[in-house]
Amino acid sequence: EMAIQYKKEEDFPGWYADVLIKGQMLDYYDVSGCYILRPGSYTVWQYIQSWFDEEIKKLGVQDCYFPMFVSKAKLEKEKDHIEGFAPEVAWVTRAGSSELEEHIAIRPTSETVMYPYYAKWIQSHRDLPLRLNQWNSVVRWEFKNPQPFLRTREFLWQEGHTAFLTRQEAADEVMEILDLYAKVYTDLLAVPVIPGKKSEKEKFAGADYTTTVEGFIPTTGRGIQGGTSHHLGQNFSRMFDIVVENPDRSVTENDGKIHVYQNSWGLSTRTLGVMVMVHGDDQGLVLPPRVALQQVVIVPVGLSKTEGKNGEIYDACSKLEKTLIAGGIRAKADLREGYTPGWKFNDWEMRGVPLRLELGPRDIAANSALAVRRVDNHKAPMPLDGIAETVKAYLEDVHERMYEKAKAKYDSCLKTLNNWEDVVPTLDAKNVLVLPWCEEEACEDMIKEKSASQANKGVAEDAKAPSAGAKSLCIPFDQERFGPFPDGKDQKCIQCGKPAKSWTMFGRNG
Ligand SMILES: O=C(C[C@H]1NCCC[C@H]1O)Cn1cnc2c(c1=O)CCCC2
Ligand SMILES: [Mg+2]
Repeated sequence: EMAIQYKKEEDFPGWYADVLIKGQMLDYYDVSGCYILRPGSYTVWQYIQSWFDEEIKKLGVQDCYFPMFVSKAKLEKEKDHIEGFAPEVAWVTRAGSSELEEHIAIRPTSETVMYPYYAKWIQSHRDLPLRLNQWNSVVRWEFKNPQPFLRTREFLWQEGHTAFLTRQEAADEVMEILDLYAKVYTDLLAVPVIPGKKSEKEKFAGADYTTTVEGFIPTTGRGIQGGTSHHLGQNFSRMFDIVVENPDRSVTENDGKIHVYQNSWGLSTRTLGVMVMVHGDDQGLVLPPRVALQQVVIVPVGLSKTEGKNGEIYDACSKLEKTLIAGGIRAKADLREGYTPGWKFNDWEMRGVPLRLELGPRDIAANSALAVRRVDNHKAPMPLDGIAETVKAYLEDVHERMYEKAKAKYDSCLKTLNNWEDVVPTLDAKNVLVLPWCEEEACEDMIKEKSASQANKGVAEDAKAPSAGAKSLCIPFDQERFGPFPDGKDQKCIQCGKPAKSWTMFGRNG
């Protein structure tokens, strides 16, 4: 079948899988939870990688590579950090026909791999800051049903691990990195995100605090964690004994030693899933121009049936392709024989190419091409004179339109509430809640529990939605956007009635 067989709003999982396969983003693999990244998706990851890597290098971060294997002893170094996750760790137990004496874990993340070497390499405060990043893949043997890009047993990511002399330097870097994550989404993927802080309950257990960029999937009304930047305080430096002499020799506390202050930060191929889910439509992928493998496809039209009569049109298409490529545009003329223009339109629409230029005898005579915009199917003639510059500006406009469209949708689904009656209906209407919250975990738990039970009110036992409860997504840094608490006075926590500490986003989680 050539067309997308599912409607996005009717069968989202079916639509998502169909769009990824027919958009040639990935293919299935016989090991459950693993997928093949085809050029259409892998090149998006490469654009993210090259942009982000250039930015962190400006900050002084250096790339490196540690082994993917972790000894049992090393992995289990800090019980509490790992025990919650132990079921997800994959192990190598045999090589060929011989059983391994010591079972070896495959990294699920690299703290326990890297930090013993931080302890070894950091001797003096002059060795600080140490700021290393890895581009690699990690393995987490999750048992919840896999989802391409969003929950896979192996995924590509970058993991940054930095160490500083002072907490302030670390705190500053946490936010610098989070800002880069936000830009990956807004500037490369045209996806709006909200930066904020995770609650104590939702943060990474090994961190002092976790910051996040929260995305939103309108079709499900669910939030999605886009990337996290953690301040680890001295939690890991105490565990791994990463200490330096206090440069201030007069300080005797902690016998003049300082455990370094650390951060870790990660962004994964989950970015690709969010991009597809936010922008895709019932014709298939809609790719943001800045990361699209093909930005423009040129399709010859008005061809004569008899072979050999179309040389002039094909030549014009090839010439246009060369002109655009010379102008720095990723363009391709689709001169494949034996496929109708309509077939080609559909194929490139499924693959999400941002701009199609149709070129036929009438266009050539008018020295123009018909420009068809993928995001909204807008059509208009585009003069061939100066076309490379025209297309460049046009693609920038496409990016802005895609971002603004997604941002308007996200904003329209952020509902500021301060009375309980509206909570479940608003969640059921596929929105994210912005609630006044006292920041006590007990209330966070009650909000999740009550919103789950009421969402299942009157629902048959076997049909109850297990995850219908609203969990806290983040405490947005920008509190002002949600306005002063509604009645001007101190707003009450929606759950306990005590004074609220912040507006907090609560939602069902993707
Ligand atoms: O990975 C992190 C923390 C940190 N790791 C480095 C990148 C940033 C940040 O994600 C949290 N975490 C999540 N998931 C797992 C682990 C884990 O530590 C360890 C065991 C397997 C599953
Ligand atoms: Mg996990």
